[in-house]
Amino acid sequence: MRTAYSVETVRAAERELMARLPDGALMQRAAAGLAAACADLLGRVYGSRVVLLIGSGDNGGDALYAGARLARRGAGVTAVLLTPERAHAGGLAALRRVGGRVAGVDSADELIDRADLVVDGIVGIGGKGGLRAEAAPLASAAERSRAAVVAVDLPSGVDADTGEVRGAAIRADLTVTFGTHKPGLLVDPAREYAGSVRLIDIGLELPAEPELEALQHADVARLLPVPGAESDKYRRGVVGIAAGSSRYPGAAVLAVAGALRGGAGAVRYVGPAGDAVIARFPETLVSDRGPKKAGRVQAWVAGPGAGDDAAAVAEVLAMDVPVLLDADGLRLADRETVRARTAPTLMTPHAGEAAALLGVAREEVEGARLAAVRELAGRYGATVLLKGATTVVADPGSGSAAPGGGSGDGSGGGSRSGSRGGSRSGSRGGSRSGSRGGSAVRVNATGTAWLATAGSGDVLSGLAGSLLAAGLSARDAGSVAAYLHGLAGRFAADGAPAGAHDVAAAIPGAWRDVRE
Ligand SMILES: NC(=O)C1=CN([C@@H]2O[C@H](COP(=O)(O)OP(=O)(O)OC[C@H]3O[C@@H](n4cnc5c(N)ncnc54)[C@H](O)[C@@H]3O)[C@@H](O)[C@H]2O)[C@@H](O)CC1
Ligand SMILES: [K+]
Repeated sequence: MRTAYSVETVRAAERELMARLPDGALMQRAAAGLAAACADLLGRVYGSRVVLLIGSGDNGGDALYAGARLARRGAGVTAVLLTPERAHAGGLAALRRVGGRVAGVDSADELIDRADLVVDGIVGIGGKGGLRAEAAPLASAAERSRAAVVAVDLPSGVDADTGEVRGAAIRADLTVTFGTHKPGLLVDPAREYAGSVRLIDIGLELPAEPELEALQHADVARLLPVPGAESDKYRRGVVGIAAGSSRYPGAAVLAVAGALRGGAGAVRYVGPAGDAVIARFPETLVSDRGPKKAGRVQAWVAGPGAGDDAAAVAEVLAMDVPVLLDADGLRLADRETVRARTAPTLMTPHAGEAAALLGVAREEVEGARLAAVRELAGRYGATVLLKGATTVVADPGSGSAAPGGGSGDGSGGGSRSGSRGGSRSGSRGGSRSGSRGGSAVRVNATGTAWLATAGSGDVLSGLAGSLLAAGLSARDAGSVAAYLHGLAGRFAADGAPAGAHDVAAAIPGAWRDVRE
C-alpha cells in the first residue's frame, strides 16, 4: 500500500523525531537522499552544471546541503537566491565552503539555460498557493530549458494536501520527497507536475491512518474474491444490472461485459436491452419484469445508459442490498433516498456528473478532486468513486470540504455500517483535518488516458457492481475495480486506441497479472 499524510501530520512527526536527534540531523538525511537521487539522474556528477533555486525556508536548506554534496563530487553548483537575506544560513555556508557559487534572480535565466540539472528548493510543505510573482519566471525558465528538473519534497507551487495547482508551479521530472508521500503527489493536477516520485526514508513515525492510500498489486490480490470448493453461483454473488435503453442498448452490454469479469457467480440483466445483451453474452439471466421481480441479487448496478427510467432506479434503491449508481442513475436518484439507505451505496460519477451534483463548474471538480469527492460522499452519505486522470474513492467518513475552499451544506456524512465488508466507520464529515474520523481516501494509480473512451465507464460500473455482489465493501469494490479497469485499459490499449469492449476483454488478464 502506498500512503500519503497531510502536512499537519508530517509536521507533528518531524517535531517528535527532531526532539530526539541532534540539531540538523533530519535535514542532513533529507539532503543526502536528495543528492543521491540527483547523482543517479545526472549519471556523471563531475563536471555537470547544477542550478539550485532557493527560497526562504528549510526546503531551500535541503537543496543547499544537497548542492554542497554534489559540488564536493565535482559538479559546478550555483545557487539562485530568491531572497538572499532569508536563505538557509547553514546550507549556504556549506555550499560556499566547497566552492559553490551564489547568484541573484537576474542571472537565473541564463544559468538555467545552460544547466544539466535544476533543483527546485523554492518552497516545500510550508508553501501557500501558486508561486509568488518573483518565483514564477523561474518555473517557466526551468520548463523551457533542457535541464532535468528535480523538485525538493514537492514541486513548488502545488498544494501538498489537496493536489490543487492555483497559479504557476514547477514542472519536475523527478520529485524527491521526504518521510512520506504528500497527498498532492498522488492526485492530479499536482501529480502531473511531480514527474516520477522517489521517497526518502528519514525515520518519521507516522500514525496508522493515512490521509490517502493507493492500492498496489499485493493489496488488490488480497481483496479479490476467489471461489472456494463450496462455492455455487449464489454464494459467489449475483449482480443485477438495471441499465440501457432503446436509445443506448450498448451501455447495458458493456456493463454486463464488466460484470461478467468481476467475480460474481451470475449476472442478471433487467431492462429494455435484453436482446442485445443475450446476443452478446448468452450466460446472462435476462428479465423484463423490473428489478423488484428479477429474483435473487446481492448487489445492483443502476444507471448506465438508462435514459429517464427513474422508476427502475427508485426500485433498486429501495432494496436492502448494495447499490452502485452511475451515469443517468446519479441524476435520477433522490438524494434523501440515498442518504436514508442502510445498505451501502457506491456512486461513480466522472467530473462532469460530480459537478452537476455539486452545482459547480466541471473545472472546479477537476482542479480540486479530493475536496469534491469528500464533499459528495458527505452530502449523499455514500461511498463515492470520482473517475478521472486520478480516480479517487471516498467513504462518507473521509471528511468533507467543498471544492474551492467553501464549506458544504454541513449535513455531513450519514453514519452507517455496510451490511457486508463492514470496514466503514462513518464519522461525520466536518473540517477536513480536524474531525476526519473515517477511512483514508483511496487513489488509483493504474489509470491511463486511453481509458477516456465511450463506454469505458459502463464497463467499470459492471465490474465494481460484480465485486460488490461478491462481498467487497463499497470502498474496496470501487478501488479494486478502478485498479483492474486501469490495468485492463493499459493492456488493451498498449500504445494504441482501444474500445470499451476491448477493455472489458482485457480484465481477466489484469486479474491474472495482479494475482501473479
Ligand atoms: N521540518 C523538518 O524537520 C524537515 C524539513 N525538511 C524540509 O523543510 C521543508 C519545510 O520547510 P519550511 O517549513 O521552512 O517551509 P518551506 O521551505 O516549504 O517554505 C517556507 C517559506 O516559503 C515562503 N513561501 C510560502 N509560499 C510561497 C509561495 N507560494 N511562493 C514562494 N515562496 C513561498 C514562505 O515565506 C516561507 O518563508 C520541507 O518541505 C522539507 O523540504 C527536510 O529538511 C526534512 C526535515
Ligand atoms: K520544492
